[in-house]
Amino acid sequence: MKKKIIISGYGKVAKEILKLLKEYRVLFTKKYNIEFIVVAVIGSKFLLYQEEGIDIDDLSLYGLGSSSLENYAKNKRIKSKTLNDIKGGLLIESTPTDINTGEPGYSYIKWAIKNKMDVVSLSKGALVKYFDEIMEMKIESNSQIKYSGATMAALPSMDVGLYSLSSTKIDRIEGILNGTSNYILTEMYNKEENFDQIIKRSQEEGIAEKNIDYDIKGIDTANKLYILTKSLLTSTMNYKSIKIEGIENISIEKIREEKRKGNKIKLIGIADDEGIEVRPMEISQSNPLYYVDGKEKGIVYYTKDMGKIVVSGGESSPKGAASSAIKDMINIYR
Ligand SMILES: NC(=O)C1=CN([C@@H]2O[C@H](COP(=O)(O)OP(=O)(O)OC[C@H]3O[C@@H](n4cnc5c(N)ncnc54)[C@H](OP(=O)(O)O)[C@@H]3O)[C@@H](O)[C@H]2O)C=CC1
Ligand SMILES: N[C@@H](CC=O)C(=O)O
Repeated sequence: MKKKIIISGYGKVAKEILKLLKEYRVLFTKKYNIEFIVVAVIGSKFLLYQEEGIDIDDLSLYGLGSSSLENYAKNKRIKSKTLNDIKGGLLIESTPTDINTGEPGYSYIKWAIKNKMDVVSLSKGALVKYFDEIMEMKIESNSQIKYSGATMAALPSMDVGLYSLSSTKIDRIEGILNGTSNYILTEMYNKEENFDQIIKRSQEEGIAEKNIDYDIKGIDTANKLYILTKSLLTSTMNYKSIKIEGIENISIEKIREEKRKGNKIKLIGIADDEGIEVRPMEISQSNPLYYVDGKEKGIVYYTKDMGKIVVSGGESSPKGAASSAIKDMINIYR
């Protein structure tokens, strides 16, 4: 089965998606009988469209963003197209996250669903701002939408909650949901390194959000937990009621003091039917999240009938995020 893929946002994650699709092309055909053909990549200033499929090797010679799409197209004498030229397929939404407007992800997702396409979203803005509307739209259109990349990516949080815990009630979710802030806190704990130096490194490694405040001020944690809560819990809470505190005021002295007591400070998100809270917490060795370090993340589901389920690992990285998006694509069509 051939499946046309359209990607919005040609950045770090999108580039890894292309690489992985090429690397695993034969495996996916053999294992799932699915061949993904990337026919369009949409940038903010250029829309690259090739019905026969984009040459991934050639495109990888250029950098990231619209200018790379344009340079590739120039070389192949292709003109920029519009969304109206694209018919059918699956949209991978990987533009920057903006929770104030939900854009540009919201417009791309709406366009795809209206055109009866399926969607895999890595960006979180549209899901945070328009979750109910998007879910209604996809039912009307009979489209499928998956968003592992927006909910801890390489760490399987949605899949565990949605499939493995489908028969029980999830009473509470607790987790370390943001790799960048966990990396910062871990480096401060282990090396007593300066906050800004670690931030710089996480940006260079491509795991930080475009707006670093999202990582360090707890917003990315709140976003992921909100999307998980809307998907897995029965609460009807709204985003504005989330209490959010970040790690920007955590000092080396405070970390040292907790270390002496045998504790670690972690940025924890907690969700239950009462609401969501995000804040740095001192946790002891009896808490499974104590052992989640570096760029890794962890989630604990407290369920009514299956007890406590802990999932950890899946460190934040553009490649891990790319792989989680491809997993969603496979799980839609297998
Ligand atoms: N990096 C990571 O490890 C992870 C990221 N995510 C999420 O995935 C998304 C993408 O992340 P990442 O690849 O790191 O981000 P980048 O900033 O590297 O890439 C985003 C790209 O989107 C393009 N873009 C901006 N505005 C528009 C627009 N209006 N239309 C089309 N394209 C646009 C930009 O290029 P140009 O403007 O030149 O076209 C840019 O290159 C984010 O929402 C992030 O939250 C999720 C999990 C992990
Ligand atoms: N900035 C995020 C990346 C994915 O959502 C993180 O650090 O976990």
